Amino acid sequence: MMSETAIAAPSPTPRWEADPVLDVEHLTMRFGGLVAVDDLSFAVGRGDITAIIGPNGAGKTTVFNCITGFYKPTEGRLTMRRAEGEEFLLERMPDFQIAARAKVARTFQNIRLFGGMTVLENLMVAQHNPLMKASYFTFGGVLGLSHYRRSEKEAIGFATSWLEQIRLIDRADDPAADLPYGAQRRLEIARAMCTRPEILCLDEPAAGLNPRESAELNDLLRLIRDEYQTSVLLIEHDMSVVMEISDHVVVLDYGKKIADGPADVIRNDPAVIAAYLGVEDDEVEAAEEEVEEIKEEAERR
Ligand SMILES: Nc1ncnc2c1ncn2[C@@H]1O[C@H](COP(=O)(O)OP(=O)(O)OP(=O)(O)O)[C@@H](O)[C@H]1O
Repeated sequence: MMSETAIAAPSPTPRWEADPVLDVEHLTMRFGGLVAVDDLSFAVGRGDITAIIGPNGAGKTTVFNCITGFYKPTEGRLTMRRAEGEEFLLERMPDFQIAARAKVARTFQNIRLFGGMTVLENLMVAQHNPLMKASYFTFGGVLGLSHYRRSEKEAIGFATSWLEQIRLIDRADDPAADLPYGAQRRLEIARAMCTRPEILCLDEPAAGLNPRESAELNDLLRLIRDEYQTSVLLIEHDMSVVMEISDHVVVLDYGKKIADGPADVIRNDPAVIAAYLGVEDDEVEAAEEEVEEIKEEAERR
């Protein structure tokens, strides 16, 4: 006979706990007397889209700079776990090795393409490391060895497939600087993907995009997660991007973590709403109503 009280099914362990590709533990970054990141711990799930959000100056870019080796953290441990089992302590590695060996790629708040190179060349440069190895550090390329020629053909094929996916194949031979802004953003993401990363870190990828371009960005990030099994870690202010595509959201305020969970839980968290709107605790209710109105307005549009 069935028990009268239904036993609630245990909620599944989130991927960032069950299979983290990156573990950030007790990360602290001080600049003189300023604590930009303060004892921060969170995990990035393998194959998840994880967003770091928070008001201006919360410490988001500093976290990225620590993960990608631009800054050496004052304290803390950053463990990258590659799919084939290798582990890397990123805080001990120089930035070029973080990219080449740990397979962490990034883009910046301001676009950093090689403007004078063609669109295709930007994607070929990103494959420089494997091509250099294939050319036995130049000699094979100069002598035209078949092994090098095959690798070069593969690199062109990979770059071309990315240009098709971001709909820039017709602009392959144009200088990157001639592309419209939204297209440059897509190209920058494709260039980072050409390094075949396991984590792609994107610093405000939707900044300056119009609503149509933002929607295209969402599709591109889903493609990267679903088709390439690449974990995505992004900093973003555009909540339509964050809430629509993120599997996991980490919220910072004054360098500390104030919330961490699935997007649908985070969007209704009073502490997050208060931090975002810069309100005191007793004003949270009014702020929540304001947020509801904004959401309804966005849904109507
Ligand atoms: N190199 C640095 N030297 C001194 N202070 C810094 C440095 N980098 C960042 N900071 C300070 O650390 C704090 C966090 O900055 P950070 O850029 O990480 O915030 P953020 O959340 O990315 O902000 P935003 O959303 O405006 O980009 C800020 O007070 C900033 O002024």
